[in-house]
Amino acid sequence: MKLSELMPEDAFAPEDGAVEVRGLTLDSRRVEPGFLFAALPGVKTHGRDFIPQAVAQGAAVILTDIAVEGLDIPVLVTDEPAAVLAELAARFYPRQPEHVVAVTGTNGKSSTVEFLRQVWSAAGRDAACLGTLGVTRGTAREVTGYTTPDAVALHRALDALASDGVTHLAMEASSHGLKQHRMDGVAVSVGAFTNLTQDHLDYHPDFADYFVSKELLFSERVAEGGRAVVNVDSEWGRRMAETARQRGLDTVTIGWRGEDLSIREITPRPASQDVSFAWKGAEHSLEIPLVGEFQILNALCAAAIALGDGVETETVLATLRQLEGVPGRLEKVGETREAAPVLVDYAHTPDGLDKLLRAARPHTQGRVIVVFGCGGDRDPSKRQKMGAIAASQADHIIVTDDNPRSEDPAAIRAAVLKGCPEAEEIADRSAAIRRGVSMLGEGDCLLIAGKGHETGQIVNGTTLPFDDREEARKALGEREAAHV
Ligand SMILES: CC(=O)N[C@H]1[C@@H](OP(=O)(O)OP(=O)(O)OC[C@H]2O[C@@H](n3ccc(=O)[nH]c3=O)[C@H](O)[C@@H]2O)O[C@H](CO)[C@@H](O)[C@@H]1O[C@H](C)C(=O)N[C@@H](C)C(=O)N[C@H](CCC(=O)O)C(=O)O
Ligand SMILES: Nc1ncnc2c1ncn2[C@@H]1O[C@H](COP(=O)(O)OP(=O)(O)OP(=O)(O)O)[C@@H](O)[C@H]1O
Ligand SMILES: N[C@H](CCC[C@H](N)C(=O)O)C(=O)O
Repeated sequence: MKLSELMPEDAFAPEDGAVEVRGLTLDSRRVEPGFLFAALPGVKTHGRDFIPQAVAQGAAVILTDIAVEGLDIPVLVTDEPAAVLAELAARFYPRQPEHVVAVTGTNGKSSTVEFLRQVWSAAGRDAACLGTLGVTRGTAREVTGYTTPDAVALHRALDALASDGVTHLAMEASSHGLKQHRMDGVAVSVGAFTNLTQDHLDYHPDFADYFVSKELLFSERVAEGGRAVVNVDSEWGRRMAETARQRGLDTVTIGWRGEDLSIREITPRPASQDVSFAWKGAEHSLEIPLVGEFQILNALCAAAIALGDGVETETVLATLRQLEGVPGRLEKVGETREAAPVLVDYAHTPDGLDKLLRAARPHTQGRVIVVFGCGGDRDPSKRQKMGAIAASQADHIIVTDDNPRSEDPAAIRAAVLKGCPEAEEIADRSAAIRRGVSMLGEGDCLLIAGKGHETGQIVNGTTLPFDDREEARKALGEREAAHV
């Protein structure tokens, strides 16, 4: 594409309009001949430090926020280069699924988009979802490594999906993604909100900034005339709904306190839950084959979005009755010969861990045993809180490592243990899981929290292969072999 096709005429010198742009990137390491390199300010450094590398690799245009002298290629300077990059990406990759739903909130985004994909697919829509688990269409999954990919990767993915016939996309909107303009230029027809509790205070200076970043979905990203589906059980949700109403969005409220979708009752059964709710005044009762109240909240959020899209009530209810779980979210990986279950979950926030431990209790006659740790280079103020939550909800705790990244793993565990001084400490996650499995008695339940679907342990910049589900199955196998 020529520069003149990508940008308004006054954004570049007239003689530069004919420059051919062959690709876009914000990472100098990915520059190829003819690419536009967006040198963006970052948390650790500024992309302008890498302009020489980008030029050496053949960059044709630079987009940044401060004038750069001495280059013989066009340099476009703007106060908001990340936002401009996203607009360029939307022009470079012009196709998007016609109906894009974006889900935000601290917890429940991946589950909600996956459930929505299942409902749409059952209704015959060509549907996909995009988020922490990657891009999922049917049974195919492509990993992106982000909850909300960078603007170029995101617009490229949307274009590829639309070109491939996908009409309905449910995507996750992270606070990082919203604040960093990764989603600018996406025509979002529905925004949804699950909940807001503590997370990411390593990146956001305070909780208010975290809230305002999520609020951008409703204040800016959902298109004019679009819809908002908001869980209003928390004060934060009620504020989101207010923002959406002020924008003039068609605002649907859901949850225990929801006006449009009101939950009446959720009753746990051994491997499912009985759920009653009202949608626009009509009462419905059904059994959903998932455990954990939070999974029902996510499933009903997906249901409210689909019902608002015009999917038949019967199709929505029929899908909920056969809903498939999400990888690494309360995923049962096996059980002992005494039928004590082992479940892997992605709880990595205080609220997530609290909800997880509460979810296990009604299904457990004996002890709830939990193995977990906290991530390095992530909100350190979560650690002690998660320890304290485990201490108050679990019967036995094993504190271990979870992606220490650049931090000292022992210091992370020590911070967690401040909240649960009685816990066992086993640094090696594999050994911690084996210990948890070895302890299981009749009626007990083992929860392995924090890594869910992840397939690696990140230590000092290296990702070592590691999968909680495989480790748990191995440990269960060893336990059974020892019984023979
Ligand atoms: C905190 C955060 O959002 N970090 C993202 C951010 O990095 P940064 O601000 O630290 O960038 P930087 O290292 O200072 O570099 C500044 C600029 O120079 C560029 N650069 C850097 C080095 C180089 O050699 N060449 C180069 O061009 C970078 O691409 C960047 O544009 O911009 C980078 C480029 O897009 C991202 O890769 C990086 O994601 C890091 C790896 C990350 O871990 N992000 C996580 C926290 C994240 O984004 N998570 C959210 C939310 C998850 C959730 O809700 O649970 C997600 O949406 O995935
Ligand atoms: N509605 C909810 N309320 C509270 N906790 C939840 C809820 N839904 C999920 N969780 C917890 O959060 C974990 C992650 O769930 P999920 O992946 O759906 O959320 P997410 O917002 O996509 O998080 P991430 O972007 O980090 O993957 C679950 O394994 C569970 O422990
Ligand atoms: N998307 C979250 C996931 C955290 C999962 C946990 N395993 C960790 O590494 O802290 C993050 O990057 O903060």
